[in-house]
Amino acid sequence: MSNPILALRAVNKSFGPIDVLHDITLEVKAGEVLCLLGDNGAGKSTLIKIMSGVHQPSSGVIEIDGVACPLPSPRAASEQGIATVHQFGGTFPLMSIGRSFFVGVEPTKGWGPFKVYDRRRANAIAVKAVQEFGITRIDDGDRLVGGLSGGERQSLAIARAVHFGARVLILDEPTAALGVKQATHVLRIVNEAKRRGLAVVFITHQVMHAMAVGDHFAVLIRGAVAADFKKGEKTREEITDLMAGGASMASLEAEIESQMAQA
Ligand SMILES: Nc1ncnc2c1ncn2[C@@H]1O[C@H](COP(=O)(O)OP(=O)(O)OP(=O)(O)O)[C@@H](O)[C@H]1O
Repeated sequence: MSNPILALRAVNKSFGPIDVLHDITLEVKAGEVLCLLGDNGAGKSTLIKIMSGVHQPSSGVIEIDGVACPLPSPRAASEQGIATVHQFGGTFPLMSIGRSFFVGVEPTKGWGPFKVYDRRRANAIAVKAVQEFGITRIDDGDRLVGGLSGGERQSLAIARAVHFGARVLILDEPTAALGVKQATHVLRIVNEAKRRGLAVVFITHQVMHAMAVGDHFAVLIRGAVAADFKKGEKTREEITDLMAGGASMASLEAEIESQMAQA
């Protein structure tokens, strides 16, 4: 078995008197998708921010490749190959696909003061990277990012992270705002990233999406890991119940149905 690329050991986080995360221990390996499930306010965003260097744990250890490795800034996380993709892809609507792919690291041509942004090269590399992820509809790097669908934007952001050497991909609710077809595209890309050996942390509150790609699941309730299990160990109903904090959603549904029948 491979060792985890990224691990959290007994991580706690408080903001002043407010304890948000309690004793979180989690790990994610190369070629594995860890799904982090939790309802609103469970602490998912705070956990992502710790893994991406935005927040520091109040106590506990972050390990990379088995070695304690504090992440004092987002830059430090990025240098360790940790890339975070947010819900809307974090791309720039008024930029072209090529430009947004290379923002900050634009390829240039020419020499010294005569260096100019190499649009053609940027476009070709960006389009190739996205197409290799199976999004063949993107074939023109001059198109504006704002004209892409939500799923395509996510795909572009993921392809970009992988192109620039990410080893750990943190996906923050990548399918939350998408329709079924678009979400399927994004889930395919998550599978492709996994096939390429990335460690993926997939944050969601959509159980079906998690079950489609997850190898390993952690359910967060009020800042603590309430359950930690592997693919196939729990049914969809069990996971939904866990996320609802143990209240049986199935019996709640039955109750609502009978009330509606009486009305
Ligand atoms: N900077 C902060 N100061 C104080 N409390 C905070 C801070 N950030 C988050 N919290 C609290 O921590 C708890 C968890 O918040 P967090 O945003 O991590 O949850 P979440 O699971 O991402 O929720 P959602 O799905 O709604 O985004 C909430 O009760 C929130 O109010």
